[in-house]
Amino acid sequence: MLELKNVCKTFHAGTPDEKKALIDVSLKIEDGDFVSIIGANGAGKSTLFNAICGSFVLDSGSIYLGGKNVTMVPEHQRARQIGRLFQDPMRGSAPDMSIEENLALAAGNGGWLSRVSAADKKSFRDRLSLLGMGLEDRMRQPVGLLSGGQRQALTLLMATYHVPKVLLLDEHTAALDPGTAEKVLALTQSIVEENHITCLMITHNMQSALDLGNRTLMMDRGRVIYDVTGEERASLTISDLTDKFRQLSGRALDNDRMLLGVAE
Ligand SMILES: Nc1ncnc2c1ncn2[C@@H]1O[C@H](COP(=O)(O)OP(=O)(O)OP(=O)(O)O)[C@@H](O)[C@H]1O
Repeated sequence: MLELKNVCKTFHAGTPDEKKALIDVSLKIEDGDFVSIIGANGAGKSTLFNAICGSFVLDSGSIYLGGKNVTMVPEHQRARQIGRLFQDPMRGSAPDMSIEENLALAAGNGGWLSRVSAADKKSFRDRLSLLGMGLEDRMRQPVGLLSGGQRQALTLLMATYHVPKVLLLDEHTAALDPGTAEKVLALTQSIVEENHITCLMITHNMQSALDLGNRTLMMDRGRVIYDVTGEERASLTISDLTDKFRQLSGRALDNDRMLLGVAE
């Protein structure tokens, strides 16, 4: 479904600020894979997502989506096939538009309710009720009135309204309180599994990284240093992950939020 071949990206090349953000990254993500991604601060995790979305031109390497080489396809065209959620719940939906207008945007009706069929409206209501947040009874309210968790759940629904070729979750629960984060993660898991969505999720929560999905990648200094699936992954603990990091990178893990998560 998604393949990266020898992808390299250096920011500010040839200057004192030079930063090699992705170094020869090759990855093959199968259809229906749910991959969690962890790593040190500045490891290149968000840059990996930006590369997949086409936010910049690669220095070298290529990216295939659904078997098609999209390396030179501009970001706005790739966006139709890629769903993305960010840490900030305020991104991804339009605050001044109502819940149903936002869903009309996601459905491809340009946000125009006059273009939304009765069947689509019923589908909006049905999908909202699956979130278990009562949003199906607030469809005419502006999205700006929703809480962070409600807004992130709505954004998840919008990003998956038409099943994307790949769903990219960039620490999408990190700004939520622990209870809400758990709820949004559970929703994520059910939506991804029910729709058989190919998904990559960056998280600083090592337990979530192990609990969700079928594969975990660990990144450090622009490289994927550990890629684990199957029985080996099933038997891993958080402490195994921090040990692995030390062993493979030659230093201690420096992701403050990941370490805080361990201490909690
Ligand atoms: N547009 C950019 N211009 C210059 N440098 C950048 C740019 N984007 C990322 N970088 C640098 O590339 C490196 C990787 O950044 P990235 O945001 O991908 O890390 P990350 O793994 O997501 O980190 P974190 O967990 O801290 O969010 C960092 O050193 C960052 O400062």
